[in-house]
Amino acid sequence: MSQLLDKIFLIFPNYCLGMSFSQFYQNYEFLSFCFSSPLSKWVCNVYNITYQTNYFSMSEPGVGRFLVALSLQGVVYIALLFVIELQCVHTLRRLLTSLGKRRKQLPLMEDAALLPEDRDVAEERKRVLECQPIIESMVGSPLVLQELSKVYSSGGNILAVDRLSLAVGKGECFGLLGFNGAGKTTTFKMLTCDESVTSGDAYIDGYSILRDIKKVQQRIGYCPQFDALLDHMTGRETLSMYARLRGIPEKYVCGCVENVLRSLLLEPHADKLVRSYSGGNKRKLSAAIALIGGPPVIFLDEPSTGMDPVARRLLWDAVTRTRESGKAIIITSHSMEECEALCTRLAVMVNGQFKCLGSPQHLKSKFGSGYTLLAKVHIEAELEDSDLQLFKDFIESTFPGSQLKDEHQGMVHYHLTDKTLTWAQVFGTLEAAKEKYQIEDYCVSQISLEQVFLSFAQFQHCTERGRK
Ligand SMILES: Nc1ncnc2c1ncn2[C@@H]1O[C@H](COP(=O)(O)OP(=O)(O)OP(=O)(O)O)[C@@H](O)[C@H]1O
Repeated sequence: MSQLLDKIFLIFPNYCLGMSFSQFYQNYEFLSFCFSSPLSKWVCNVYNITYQTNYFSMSEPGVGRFLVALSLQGVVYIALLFVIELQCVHTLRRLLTSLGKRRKQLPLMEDAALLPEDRDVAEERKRVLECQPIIESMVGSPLVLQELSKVYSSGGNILAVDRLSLAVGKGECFGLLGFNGAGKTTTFKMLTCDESVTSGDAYIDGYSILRDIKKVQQRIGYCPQFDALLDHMTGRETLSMYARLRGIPEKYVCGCVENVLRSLLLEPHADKLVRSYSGGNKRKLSAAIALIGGPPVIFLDEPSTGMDPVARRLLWDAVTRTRESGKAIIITSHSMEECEALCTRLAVMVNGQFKCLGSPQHLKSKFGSGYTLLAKVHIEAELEDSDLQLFKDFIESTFPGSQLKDEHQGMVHYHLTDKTLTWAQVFGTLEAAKEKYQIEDYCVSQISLEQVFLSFAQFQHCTERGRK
């Protein structure tokens, strides 16, 4: 048994090293003893004590076989290190699994392809499919997605991202809006090479996320949805480390870190351990990591979640400055206010597909025609219903097609759908009716981005089953 284990353990470097020292010393002691006197030589013969005059002999207690094993291990383990570092196994596994899965996944994507597509989304797709990503990156679009798709196979096939095509230019902040589970984080994970791609490709600064993973990772800043920070480092140490990883020359690291700390109001916490940070401060640090060193493409996954209003505005300023310096930024957020403040273009994602795409103003004009009217009518306690009913009849007859969205304690919320109405007509009518219907206060505004977003809610529920 011990002889068998001795052979098996030869694959462990620490065993070989330990045994080499032990056997070498043992052999030295036996040699010294057996050659010390005729009596000791006789004892060695009687008790069959084996020793080797050549310390490096392959037989026991020579250390030759351990040295040979150690040399072989050196070659094998270095080869293994290269295989791991170059992600050969990952690539091989991806190739094998994609071959196996493709047959199952294609029908799922073909079914989804039957749905009609928004004109702006179709135009973007056409533009992207006709372009050469490498040339496109030189002329000003550091991020190009070409028919990027992801199907999760665990727990049944789920089409999480469905053939996204998009080009994001330098100095552009692109917003990915979507309901929970729409596929935003999966898109980010594929673009940062954290998740495998089922089909399609994406290019960052002209490098493919499938073939040039290392080059892609050198060119991106990523603020993940859940903070991935090292608890035992301070904020300043963390930022210095990322600054060095991004290749900032040593003499500029300190200044660069100070700037980011100051811009996000993290200075008072800079020398505290990350594990003692509050949730909001951890978020600030994650966003700071993504922004430091100004990589050409920056991904921010719900960066302002948990931040107080002051911190949120500081983050917006930092993101805007970074965008204006010519970087491409992709952001996801559930705050419409944030999207309006930051995004030059945005898309609403439903079940892995873009349902609309364009600037915030374009989307509001396209999907939110008409006006929002909020009015507060003074009502007497006993005449509550009749007072309000008179006002509602007036609105519905004056602005045909108006839709009552909400009604509460004399407060009414209408969507005036008539596209031909002008601001002057709406204000004129309400001013004239103010006294007659005892309107205490009213507000007329353009349709908000939130209302545009909500108008896609029906698609999310209709097609949820179709994803599986
Ligand atoms: N590892 C996984 N295995 C299987 N399915 C997954 C996995 N990760 C995500 N999904 C599924 O993929 C779909 C998209 O998920 P994703 O996390 O990308 O959505 P999201 O838009 O980022 O949502 P949220 O706004 O809640 O962050 C969901 O249906 C989700 O259940």
